Amino acid sequence: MIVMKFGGSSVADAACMRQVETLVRAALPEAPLVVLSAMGKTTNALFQAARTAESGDLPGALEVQRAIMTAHRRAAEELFAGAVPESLDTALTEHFGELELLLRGVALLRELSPRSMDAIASLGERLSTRIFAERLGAAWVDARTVLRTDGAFGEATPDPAAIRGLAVRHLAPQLGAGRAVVTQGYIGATEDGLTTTLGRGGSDYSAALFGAALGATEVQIWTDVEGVLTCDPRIVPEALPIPELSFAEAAELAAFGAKVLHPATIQPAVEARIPVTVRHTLKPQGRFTTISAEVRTGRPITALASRGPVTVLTVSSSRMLAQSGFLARLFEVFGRRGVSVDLVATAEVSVSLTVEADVPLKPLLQDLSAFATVEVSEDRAIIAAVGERLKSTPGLGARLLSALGGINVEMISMGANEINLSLVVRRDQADEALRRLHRVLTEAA
Ligand SMILES: Nc1ncnc2c1ncn2[C@@H]1O[C@H](COP(=O)(O)OP(=O)(O)O)[C@@H](O)[C@H]1O
Ligand SMILES: N[C@@H](CC(=O)OP(=O)(O)O)C(=O)O
Repeated sequence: MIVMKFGGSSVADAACMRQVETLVRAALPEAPLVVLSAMGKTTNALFQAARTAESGDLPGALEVQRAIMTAHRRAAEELFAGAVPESLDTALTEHFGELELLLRGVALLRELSPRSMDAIASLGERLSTRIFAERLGAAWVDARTVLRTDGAFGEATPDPAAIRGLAVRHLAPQLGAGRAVVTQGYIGATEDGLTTTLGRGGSDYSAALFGAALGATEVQIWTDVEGVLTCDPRIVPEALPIPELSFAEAAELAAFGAKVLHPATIQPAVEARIPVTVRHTLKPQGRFTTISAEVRTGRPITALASRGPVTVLTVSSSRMLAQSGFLARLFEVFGRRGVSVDLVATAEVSVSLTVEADVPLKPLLQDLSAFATVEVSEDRAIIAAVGERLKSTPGLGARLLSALGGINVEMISMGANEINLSLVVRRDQADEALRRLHRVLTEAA
């Protein structure tokens, strides 16, 4: 069997869904499990409705709910030429009613817990899959019966062993050559049946988890670009599709901001040795990327990605602590405060490191002040150059740095796996830095 995941842009309206239908029908011999995201920007709209309700503005929240309803009803009407089957009509009405109840509850209490937010957010995927499954005449499976997670609402952690068991029970019997099964990305449930989500963009992750649980021969991520490109095309329009990526390269790119893949996607696929392909829904015959364990070396720099804003902390030992003692105390503070560190560069008496911009700094700085002085630089961005051949290409670092010319590089770090060279620059210079580095990427053979 294969997994075919279609992102929000691929199911944005009736015309898009027709194209998805064509692709799925063509793949029926491969026994596809179709994993869908919410239509277009529905998840954003659901978040907006929930936050509006939380502020006490129920009419405002219900207005957003009506806009969501209209978009889904219109798509259904168009797909069924005005004759929406009664079963679908009933399902949609039930879902809209559930959304309204949830929003009324939030508005009444003026309280929006992550748990309520997940219940509300789950409606996007539940609606899109209802419409599509009906159109395809395929089985519809509620992902919450299979995708078991912990109770960390908003960013739940899946339980692969439980998912395997549940997939064998609820999904496998329905899968087979000649028919498709439709389910949702992004959503799951706890053992007690409470709805959870895997975090924004989490449908890719769902697809990989289902693929691993069912032993898929391929996980296909269908989106609006011809695969993973050498850089974010919104920043570097001349970015090129990458035919082949290693699992390690893909994981680095996703972690460092390449939005096309959810960072966690690769993990279940790596463990199960399942190739992941990234393809363009509107150009199925076009180019695409295959991500697999096998590395066929291409350019020295495979791709660039950037992530920001981040904050750089330069921590200097205020006492004559032995360096080993200093590092131990330093990381103990980050561990205790639950702050994860992305990049680290060490000198004899100081360490520079980056943390997410939204990390509360006050408690951290207070703890560090016991044995160190800290300089804080906010509004920075990490730029990552990723490639399996980085380490074996002499002079590449020098070429990258000289291409940056007047852009000040405040930190440099080579990842331990030696396939990621990361630089920190001011955030307002990050896009220009990417454009200049991309020239080096295309020139370097
Ligand atoms: N390196 C990259 N390669 C391809 N796309 C990228 C890259 N970096 C960022 N993107 C952006 O990711 C988008 C696809 O991801 P996303 O919007 O989440 O799609 P979907 O709705 O299909 O899940 C592309 O339209 C592109 O703008
Ligand atoms: N709908 C969810 C999950 C997701 O993965 O969406 P997309 O495939 O459109 O990035 C979100 O918007 O976060």
